[in-house]
Amino acid sequence: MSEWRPDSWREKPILQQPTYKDTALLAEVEQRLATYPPLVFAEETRQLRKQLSDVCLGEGFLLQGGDCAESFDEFNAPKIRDTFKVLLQMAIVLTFAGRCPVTKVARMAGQYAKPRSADTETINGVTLPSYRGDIINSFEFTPEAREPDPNRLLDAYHRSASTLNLLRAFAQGGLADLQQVNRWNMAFVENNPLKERYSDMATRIQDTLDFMNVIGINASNTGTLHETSLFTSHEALLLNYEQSLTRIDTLTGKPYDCSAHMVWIGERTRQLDHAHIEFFRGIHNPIGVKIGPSMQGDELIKLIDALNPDNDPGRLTLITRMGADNLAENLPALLRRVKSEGRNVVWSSDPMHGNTFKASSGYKTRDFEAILREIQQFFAAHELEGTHAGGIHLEMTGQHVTECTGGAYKISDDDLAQAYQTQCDPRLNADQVLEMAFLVADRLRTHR
Ligand SMILES: O=C[C@H](O)[C@H](O)COP(=O)(O)O
Ligand SMILES: C=C(OP(=O)(O)O)C(=O)O
Repeated sequence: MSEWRPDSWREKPILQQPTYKDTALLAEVEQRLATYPPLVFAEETRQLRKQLSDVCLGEGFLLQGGDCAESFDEFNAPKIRDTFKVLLQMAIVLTFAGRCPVTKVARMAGQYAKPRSADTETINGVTLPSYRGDIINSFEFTPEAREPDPNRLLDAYHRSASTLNLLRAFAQGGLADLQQVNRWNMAFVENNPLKERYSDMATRIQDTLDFMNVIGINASNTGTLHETSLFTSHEALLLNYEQSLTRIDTLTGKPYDCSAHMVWIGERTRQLDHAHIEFFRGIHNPIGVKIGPSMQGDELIKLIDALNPDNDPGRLTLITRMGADNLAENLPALLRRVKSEGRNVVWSSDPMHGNTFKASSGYKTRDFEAILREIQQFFAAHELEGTHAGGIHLEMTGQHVTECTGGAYKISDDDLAQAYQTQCDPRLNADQVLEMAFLVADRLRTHR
């Protein structure tokens, strides 16, 4: 195999990249980024890798979630806070039910680049380049807005840095207090139309926290009740950005992509001989790769070996996104093959990307029931094959949007227009995602 360098990916074919008009400016921006401070510290990514290694061995669960695409316009503290809160609310429920630690990884602080099915979009007879995420171009439908702009790489870096700063403050500064988090869950349950279904678990968590408090275990003397750890992640689609943020770790002398703790390769860019695999094989972060319904056993083993040649547990997470109607047919054979060949991977379920459709109202949406069905089938397949259903990966927000149909509030096709705010794919809203956590928790309890 040829020697890896941070820029060796440039010698390989690459898909889903923008075409910049001003290549001199692009080169200047890349050079500038390469001099900026890293966004994360390599040691933190090793802590995540250790936690994922526990997940791989069946001793933990990965909760990964956040925006489909973060937005420059919607860049504000309440939005960051609300997604953070909901992730914590989900984590406490999953931890309690699964009786195992939950590793929280946000799709935040860098989730700015989007692969698209089509290069162009046509509205009222006008055809323009597709929107590819705010790190590349702007959502607005004008020729100027849709032109890829290298300066956006710098904007994305600065916004990621501010987001990460606030997340760290929330995680360490008291917002993650477990009593507080469960009080939010009690309020969610109290107001939910399916209150009867969810209140038992929230009450039992509250009783446990109250009992611990009575015997003297509380936030004032136990750090873990007061603070949390939250890692960041995004799809590392723009390899020039990722290369510019790759640093040699002073402690180990190894290269790390310091744009996030974890990065993943999307379903559209995971070709074995292409640039993304080349870049990812050399960085030492924990990494993910999306696995769609067309994946076959031989190809999967080659992919695993290219990305995790040392077979380290915790290095590689396979994020399956098969679609609720395909999973039962496709996943079990892959689980069997990977298990029989002794490859160590974390299996996580993305129940969003295989279940997208266009509603009669014209909106791109996903139905709560299909999302839940894919997760249920994911657990069932793992139970059948004796492997560990290691996590879930959700496109979600802490806001009260109406982008996915269904759930306890029965969002219908006609309701989608009320608060359809996503710039790309439909996300579960705050109520839907908490409901999902309670339902997954039931499954996790029986899985354990
Ligand atoms: O989030 C994933 C992809 O970027 C998204 O599903 C692509 O959407 P499109 O099919 O509308 O291009
Ligand atoms: C693009 C994404 O997913 P996929 O690669 O699975 O389509 C995503 O998770 O944002």
